[in-house]
Amino acid sequence: MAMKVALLGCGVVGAEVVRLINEQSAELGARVGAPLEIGGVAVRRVGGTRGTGLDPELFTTDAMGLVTRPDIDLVVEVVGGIEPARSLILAAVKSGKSVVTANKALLAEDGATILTAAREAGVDVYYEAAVAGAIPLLRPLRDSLAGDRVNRVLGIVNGTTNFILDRMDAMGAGFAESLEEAQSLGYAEADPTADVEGFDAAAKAAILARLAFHTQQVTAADVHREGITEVSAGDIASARAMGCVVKLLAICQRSADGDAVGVRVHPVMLPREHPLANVNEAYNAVFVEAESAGRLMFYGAGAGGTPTASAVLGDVVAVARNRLAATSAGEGGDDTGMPVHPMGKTVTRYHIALDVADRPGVLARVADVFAGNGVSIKNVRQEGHGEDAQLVLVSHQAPDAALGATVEELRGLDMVRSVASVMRVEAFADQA
Ligand SMILES: NC(=O)c1ccc[n+]([C@@H]2O[C@H](COP(=O)([O-])OP(=O)(O)OC[C@H]3O[C@@H](n4cnc5c(N)ncnc54)[C@H](O)[C@@H]3O)[C@@H](O)[C@H]2O)c1
Ligand SMILES: N[C@@H](CCO)C(=O)O
Ligand code: NA
Repeated sequence: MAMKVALLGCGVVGAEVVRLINEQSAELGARVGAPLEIGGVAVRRVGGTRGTGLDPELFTTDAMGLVTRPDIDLVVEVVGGIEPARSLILAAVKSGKSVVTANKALLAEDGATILTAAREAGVDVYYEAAVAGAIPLLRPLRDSLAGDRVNRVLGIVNGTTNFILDRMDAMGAGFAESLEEAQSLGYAEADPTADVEGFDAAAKAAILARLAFHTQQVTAADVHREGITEVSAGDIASARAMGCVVKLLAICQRSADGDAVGVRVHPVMLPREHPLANVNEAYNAVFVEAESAGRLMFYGAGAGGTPTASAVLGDVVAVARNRLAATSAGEGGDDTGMPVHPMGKTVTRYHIALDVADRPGVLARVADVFAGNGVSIKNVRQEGHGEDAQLVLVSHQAPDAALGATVEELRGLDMVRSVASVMRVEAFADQA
């Protein structure tokens, strides 16, 4: 008996899913153990076959009718957004179908509801394509690392922002022109705010935190988020002077007492010897630090129709196999309830460049402000002199709230003409 797949959405990713199923149908059938067949495609408007070569009769605007049709075994959701995707996935699950989705926004906002419904119905919801596109990452975190204790996940999970920062660093390009280039190459969202303000990366960070730390308590709204719109050529130059590169990272980190997870997205200065510093253009990479496995890195294409469809099809084969074996992953049943650690208490490290008046006592006064906030200075250097002097300080690790308060107090000093650059610095976990 064939496994019948219902496809919801036939856009960039959906059209590639159809093409790959058509092209590889014999191999996919052999891998699943039963032929894989497209039973229907839900679209917004019928008419034509969108170049898929499918029978026009397979297209319908009745997505709800399609997902609940008795002959459908698996549903692939590549519509995106919260509604109607959520209602369609829940209806599919409640009628006993397994689901594959690429929908990071939905999984980040309401993953717990969806996974609970899937467990109750004894079906699967797989979503490898939702984070870092083609890169096998979520199932390795969920399955291969199930025997380990993850301490930290650092990821470049948005291709558009990585492309922009890389262009600014490598070619001295400006922000606006780099964004335009990313848009013309098709990496950016239609409204690039989701990329450059970090919303896309924050959704992915929430999903990563849930899987890596076995907690259903993290949603996109819990993620501390700063985008890259404030990153200046001065920041990039400051990073370069320190042997660093600026990257937008999604960071999920176990708190010092081990009882909570901090989840954040913001630009960081990263030493050029860190493997993530060499992830250029629109590539994605996720660096995992686990107790027994040590350091792992997952690298590849994070976006694009064909790479994303590869991840979708991998999930289709996996859920189809489970279905034939009358089993399911039961994901999310391991909820430890681990809460999100507030950003202010998260331990970070700052790089601060101050335009100052070059006269006796300035450094002492600046050092006083650090000391008064309980922040220790790792190193300090002066660039230029006279009216053009700049003090560049790097702190030791401290609670983020104390570092933020230090910057605010420095801003108020009359010998500080301006705060030229403030950015958090990340390194390997054991390099405080
Ligand atoms: N494109 C990528 O590189 C990429 C990478 C990773 C994940 N994703 C995710 O994959 C999903 C799809 O992305 P995409 O790039 O293919 O988007 P897209 O906009 O190209 O395709 C979505 C399609 O769904 C259709 N649609 C909208 N509402 C519908 C409805 N109610 N019923 C049926 N069809 C409907 C739209 O007309 C459109 O053709 C999103 O969740 C996205 O976040 C995309
Ligand atoms: N706009 C996203 C697409 C993939 O999720 C990016 O730039 O990574
Ligand atoms: Na992936």
